[in-house]
Amino acid sequence: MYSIPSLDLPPLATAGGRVRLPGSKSISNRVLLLAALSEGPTQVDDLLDSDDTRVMLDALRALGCQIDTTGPQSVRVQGMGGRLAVREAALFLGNAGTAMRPLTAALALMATAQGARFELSGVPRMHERPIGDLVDALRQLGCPVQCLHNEGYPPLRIGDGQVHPLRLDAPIRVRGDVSSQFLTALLLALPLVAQHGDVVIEMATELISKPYIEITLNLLERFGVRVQRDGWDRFTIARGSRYTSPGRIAVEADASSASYFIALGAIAAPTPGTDGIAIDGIGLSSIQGDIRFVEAARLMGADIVGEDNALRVRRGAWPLKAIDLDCNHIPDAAMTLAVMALYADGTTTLRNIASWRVKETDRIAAMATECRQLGATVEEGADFIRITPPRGPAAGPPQGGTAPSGGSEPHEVGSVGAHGWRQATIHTYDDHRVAMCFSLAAFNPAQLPVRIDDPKCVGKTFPDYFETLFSVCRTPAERIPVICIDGPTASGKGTLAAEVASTLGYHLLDSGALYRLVGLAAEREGLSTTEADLRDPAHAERMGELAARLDVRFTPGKTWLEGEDVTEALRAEAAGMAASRVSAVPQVRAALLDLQLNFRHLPGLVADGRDMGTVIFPGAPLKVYLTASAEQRALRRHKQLISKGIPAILADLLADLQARDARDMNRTHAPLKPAEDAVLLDNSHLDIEQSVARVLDWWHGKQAFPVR
Ligand SMILES: Nc1ncnc2c1ncn2[C@@H]1O[C@H](COP(=O)(O)OP(=O)(O)O)[C@@H](O)[C@H]1O
Ligand SMILES: Nc1ccn([C@@H]2O[C@H](COP(=O)(O)OP(=O)(O)O)[C@@H](O)[C@H]2O)c(=O)n1
Repeated sequence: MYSIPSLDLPPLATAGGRVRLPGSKSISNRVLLLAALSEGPTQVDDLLDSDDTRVMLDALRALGCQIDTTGPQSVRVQGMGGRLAVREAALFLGNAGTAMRPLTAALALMATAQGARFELSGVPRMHERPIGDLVDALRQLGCPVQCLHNEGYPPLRIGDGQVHPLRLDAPIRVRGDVSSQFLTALLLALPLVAQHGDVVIEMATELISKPYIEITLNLLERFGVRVQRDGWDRFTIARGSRYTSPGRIAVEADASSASYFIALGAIAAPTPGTDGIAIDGIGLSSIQGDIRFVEAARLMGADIVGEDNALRVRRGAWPLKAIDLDCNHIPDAAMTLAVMALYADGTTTLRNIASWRVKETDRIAAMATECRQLGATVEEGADFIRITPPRGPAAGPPQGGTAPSGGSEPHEVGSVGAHGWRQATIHTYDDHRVAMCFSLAAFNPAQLPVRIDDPKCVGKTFPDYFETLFSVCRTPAERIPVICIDGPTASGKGTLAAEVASTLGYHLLDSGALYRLVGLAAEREGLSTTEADLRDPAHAERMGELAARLDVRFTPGKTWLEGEDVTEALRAEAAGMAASRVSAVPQVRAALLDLQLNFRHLPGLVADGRDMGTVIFPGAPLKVYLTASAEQRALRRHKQLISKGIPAILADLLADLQARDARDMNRTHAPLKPAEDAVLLDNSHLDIEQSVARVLDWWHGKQAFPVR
């Protein structure tokens, strides 16, 4: 997950490959609650691992439910059979509506019937999301429910510690026009108290988002409770209903999450050698309403082949076709249509989406504002949004090939690219779907990069969204930004590069490690690395061959040579000296070229070494030549070694370092020197934080993202 302030997406060109999506949020949280309410244990597989499911798991555990983790996406829930194990608890439910609503109903009924008291709260936005209709329905039933701040909104106090009779004889009336989760909550909760007679729910108003009710009814059935439905007005839970565990249940991949990859397949030209986007874990037999996004995407031109548990998407009509659609049946996935509309041949209208206004944020306002940032013309109403793409029809598909003005090239702030698109900073309003939707704007025909603020908000439902997106998107290498940090030993390149990379969410290339690896591998094979031997052409040739067949693997924080962890061995001063000698051999440098170029992956790279800016990435948009006085560098290295418990003599370090500088600067091939367009940074009198801030300032100065 990208836990950084903002993530810059380079302009993307093509997409293709297979994705496996995380489990459905709606199913995951319903299944967890049902498993906890059931008799007997339930093994839940393919569970979504996200903020909202964590909130539900924490709440259930706080209520005394035993839940064991049995795998990366699996838990075993020990059902409590509808009996409360804890009579008083304060539960924090973040911004998870799928936890707040059903827990409110289930706990209200149990607290009233069994005598208990709970407090349910969430983040400030949760306290602005209405729950009054559900509270009214629970009060009709005789449950003491108190709104602690504002009437109709969380936080709530549920129950008063006393047992009260429940009034279950008359039909329970609930409104269905604000959120279908109120009905879901009652449907999940009422089987707990249907021992003595049928329990009937009647809709007081038209029900929205009906497909979510279908998920609820489907899952109730999996847990042994069949609800009789009369149209969408009346639901009857039969007397004697009781939850029983199905034993094992697998969660489908999330259909709303699938919408981004369906849209991706429809928008992006296929990467050569691929057949568009294949999505596993969800297909046309899904029980999730958002699977009907497939129909909407087809209307816009997507070519989708569906199987029971998989989808394949290719670009069909291009530009996409503008549509006018009632989206009541796909409230969440419909947001993705708003971004597809940016690539359409006319104006798209999405109707009947009033519920967007009370979701994680006011989604109509958010989508309208951010589409406008990109250059679209947008009209919004109480329950619709109308989007005209930047300067009318988006002419011409985004292709591979070279960007006219290159993603890594700065654009003027506020500049308008081809086709009226603007380089935008997208606000995400702590709303995962806004962040995911607008990532698709990176395919804009103007080939402008897109900045996504607070990308970690995707953690609500899809923590690895951007990693998954990057795994199937391609763009020409020159559009992937590289920041080069070259300089002499112990100037702080490695430290600076790592910090800058982690702030920007970029990959890291420690090119020195590759030369160190060659030195180490040579030593292990008994191949001499003395300067005298390396002058022998046959020996240099052998060293080049060794470098070409280097069996190396990088994992976070570790380097492996032929399967062995050599992280520590590589940092030894002797390894640095050997690296300095072998790195002067042209055959070695040539052998390591492709390996280094292959580090240039989405969304960007920070490369540290001696010749990053001069030889390996000559077109990089930012090159820093980092230096400090030899004395300062020797002191830093001394401190570094001593702190690791490695004995070191300052005078020897200074002499070695000067010898290394001289060799690196005077060798014939790729000598250490600043690139002509490098910026010099002497950090003799700067601490690490100041050096990092300086480089980030230079980097941001090269971008043309508007400050909002
Ligand atoms: N700007 C700085 N000020 C003080 N110490 C620094 C600075 N940059 C790096 N260091 C320290 O100097 C040592 C060498 O830094 P390192 O990043 O390993 O250098 P290089 O990769 O250039 O050889 C480390 O202990 C690091 O913490
Ligand atoms: N791009 C690079 C990186 C390192 N090197 C060589 O590899 C040696 C070790 O590099 P390093 O970056 O790990 O060394 P330190 O600066 O960390 O001491 C350097 O002294 C250079 O001789 C190189 O020639 N080209």
